[in-house]
Amino acid sequence: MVSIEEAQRAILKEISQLQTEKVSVFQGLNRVTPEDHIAPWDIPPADNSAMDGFTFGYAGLTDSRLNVVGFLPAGEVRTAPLMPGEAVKIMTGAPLPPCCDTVVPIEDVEDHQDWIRLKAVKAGNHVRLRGEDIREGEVVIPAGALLRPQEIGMLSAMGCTSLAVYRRARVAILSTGDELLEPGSTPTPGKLVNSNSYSLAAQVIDAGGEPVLLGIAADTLESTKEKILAGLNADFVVITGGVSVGDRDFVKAAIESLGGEITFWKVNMKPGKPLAFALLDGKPVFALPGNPVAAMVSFELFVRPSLLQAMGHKNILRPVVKAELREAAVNKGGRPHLVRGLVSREGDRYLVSSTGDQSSGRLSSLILGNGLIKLPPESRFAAGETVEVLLLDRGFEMGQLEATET
Ligand SMILES: Nc1nc2c(c(=O)[nH]1)N[C@H]1C(S)=C(S)[C@@H](COP(=O)(O)OP(=O)(O)OC[C@H]3O[C@@H](n4cnc5c(N)ncnc54)[C@H](O)[C@@H]3O)O[C@H]1N2
Ligand code: MOO
Repeated sequence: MVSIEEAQRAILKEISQLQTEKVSVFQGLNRVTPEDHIAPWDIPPADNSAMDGFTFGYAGLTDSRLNVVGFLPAGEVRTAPLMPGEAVKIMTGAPLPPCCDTVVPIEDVEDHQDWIRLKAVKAGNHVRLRGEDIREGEVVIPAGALLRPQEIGMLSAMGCTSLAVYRRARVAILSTGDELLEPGSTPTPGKLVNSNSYSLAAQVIDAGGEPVLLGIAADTLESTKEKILAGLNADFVVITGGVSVGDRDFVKAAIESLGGEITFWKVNMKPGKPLAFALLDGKPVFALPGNPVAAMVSFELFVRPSLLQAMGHKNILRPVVKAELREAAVNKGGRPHLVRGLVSREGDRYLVSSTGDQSSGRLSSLILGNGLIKLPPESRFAAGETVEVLLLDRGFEMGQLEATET
């Protein structure tokens, strides 16, 4: 049985980057670019006013009175130079006329329409210099960068309308089991509704991939093989259920009889132990356990980092923080236990409590939580002791506007 880290290493070693595709700048959001993006021009392109006010050459000031000889809104240019004693009314963003180097905001002058008196002035003030944001020729967004809204804005400012990004990973998802019905049906005795296909598809979308739902394979070798074959059009295959030691667990046999090579089976963890990873036709195949929590937790640990790596991301693992236990915790078992926990923050301390019953069939234990507490084998912690927690989302660190007293 391999450890979580050994399994992660063995899998990630096999995951190569997908090809790239050209998309509009907008569709690049949350994706990774394989290219350096170099500024084609200075930004801003010229010295310009940072305020609505009046501009002039500071060196030509002899007294606080200046004649206003023009008006310059943003979008227009004045090429005629100013003489000493002259000013131009200028709006924010307009380029400074020749011989001007200083702006005084409207609030700091007495305005007599065709002349002004300066109430306060400082040489060079309120001017944004050419190239102070970005210099022509500079690598502004390096290859491998994740494109956030600010990168989208900068690329647009650099005149870019389309760019190369790594392709989204297409992930075929297969549920297995004669007991499964698709959502929309009411369970009859012995049956239950397939939820794993949808939680896993949502995890794929959340990671930036594209799920391809293959439906449900019946508990036969033939049906399982047929469905897996259909999934090989995708970049990854994720199967759930049928990977344990039951008489009707056909997933491993199906992969092998299709010529796949199982790299490992079983990871030393709870939940998620009976997980297998294989390569079939060069495609990574993840056989995740069927229990709904085990399926989602093993996706988090093994599939999500793989998809991110394939899509060009450098940072592929969720953050791990140290948190104080709100109550005592114990792992009597011999495997590391990833306990679903609810993390909160008080000042600079993280606090965590278990979400209760940890049965891996209990999807509500994930709904109640936002992290996985890592309890080593045969360990015991008192309330207040520190444990490591893998954060599944950081929504708990966001805030609300405090209510006002009425
Ligand atoms: N003798 C042993 N039995 C089991 C072991 C073991 O080591 N020895 N491991 C247990 C563990 S841990 C897990 S996890 C499960 C995994 O088994 P499978 O991957 O073969 O999963 P199934 O038996 O097909 O299903 C388990 C459970 O999950 C429900 N399920 C399955 N698919 C779905 C789905 N798409 N949506 C919702 N629920 C699903 C299924 O009905 C079962 O209740 O094996 C243990 N047994
Ligand atoms: O994967 Mo099983 O659900 O470890 O409990």
